[in-house]
Amino acid sequence: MSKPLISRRAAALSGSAKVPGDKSVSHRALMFGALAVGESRVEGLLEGDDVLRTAAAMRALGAEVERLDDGSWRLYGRGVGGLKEPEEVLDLGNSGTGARLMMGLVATHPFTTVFTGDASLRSRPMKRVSLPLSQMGAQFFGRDGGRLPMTVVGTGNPLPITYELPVASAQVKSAILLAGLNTPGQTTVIEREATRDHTELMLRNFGAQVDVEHGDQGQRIITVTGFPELTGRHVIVPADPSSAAFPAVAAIITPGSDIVLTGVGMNPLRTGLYQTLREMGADLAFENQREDGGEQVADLRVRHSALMGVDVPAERAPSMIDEYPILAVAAAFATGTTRMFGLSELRVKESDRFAATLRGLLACGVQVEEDGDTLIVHGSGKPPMGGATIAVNLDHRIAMAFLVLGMAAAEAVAVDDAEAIDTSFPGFVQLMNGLGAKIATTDAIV
Ligand SMILES: O=C(O)C1=C[C@@H](OP(=O)(O)O)[C@@H](O)[C@H](O)C1
Ligand SMILES: C=C(OP(=O)(O)O)C(=O)O
Repeated sequence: MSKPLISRRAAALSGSAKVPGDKSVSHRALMFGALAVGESRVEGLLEGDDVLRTAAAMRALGAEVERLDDGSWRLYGRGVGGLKEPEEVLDLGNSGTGARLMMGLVATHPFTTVFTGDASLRSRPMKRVSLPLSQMGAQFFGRDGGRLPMTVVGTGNPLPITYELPVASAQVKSAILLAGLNTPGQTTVIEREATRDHTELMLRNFGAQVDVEHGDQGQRIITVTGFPELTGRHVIVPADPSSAAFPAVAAIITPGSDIVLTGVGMNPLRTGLYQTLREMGADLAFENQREDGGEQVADLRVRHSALMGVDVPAERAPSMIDEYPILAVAAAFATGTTRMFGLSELRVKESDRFAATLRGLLACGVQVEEDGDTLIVHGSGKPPMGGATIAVNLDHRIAMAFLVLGMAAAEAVAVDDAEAIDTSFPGFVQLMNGLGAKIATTDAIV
């Protein structure tokens, strides 16, 4: 059963809200807790479908994982190298992060794991992880040259590798580093462009040796030393900056708005969208900046603002890779042209986000162009027409981006199936409506 939603023009947004916990940090907290000796506690875990599937998978791999009455999560891990063969197929749902990081985890355990996922995940490329992990000794048997369902036969005699990432991907980096935990010696990943470093930060916090050096061309050279003793930790998950992006842009484009989003993670490798919005002229303030559980956080005050088109350089893409659909929506309300360079990775997300963003904006009356991996949005300075129904194709970020567009477009915007929003942002509709949005269920096709 699909779940269509419609977003009608809203009046000024106001109030304060906390978006759910960071998805990247939540996956890692569960995985590292499952590898650590002793008890880990996780506060603020994202209870979205992607992360709940990681929790179930950690149980299937032998860890004790439990939600306590106060909403925190408690884990008792198995120790590095101590995971057990799962008796059932691991179904990671819609989650690329879950699937790819877990392939790294099991690659250096001497047992067999079968992975699957929903239609979106089954279409996504896995060779980017199976290739380096095969070099470490694991075997991969996937459909159609490397897609799920996929069987991973882990190795009991792993070899450490040094691997230069061919694409900027924190998932690939993390998969290799996690495989390196149960591998003798030193496993090294070299990245030309820095990607989110939650794995490095949190692994260190759990007791692993993770060294980061910089190469002469600015590369990051990350080395993990095998067989660390990881011990249980208390993790506080910050609010997800990728989720905060939706109410933030909603406030920027909706006249008269003034909202605060509390406790948002401000890891500098995640904040490219906010830098870009500021360059466009958005009134954004980072208030009450502090450190919470090892990650930087701030309260984000966002007011309605007139935006100007800008160029967004390719180098910035890793720090805002999930935010391009919502940035493109902001650009549709700007005056002038916004050019977003280096978006090839958008084509292999939950859906082809490059195509979905382009098609959706065109359907809403926005002038938009494609030039190779560059997406070009021409803003007229006036609200776009809207008045379209957007096909979500199991992509939460496409659903949320176009519902935000509907809040300030001339006519309402609908999405054909909003179910996928629960993968990363459970409670999205309630939170947005609490700030003043008018998002409702509908049968109507706009
Ligand atoms: O490591 C992570 O937690 C993530 C990395 C990114 O994917 P890539 O590694 O494919 O760029 C991002 O798109 C995803 O939402 C989460
Ligand atoms: C790309 C995303 O997630 P994943 O790769 O984990 O499915 C996302 O959340 O936008």
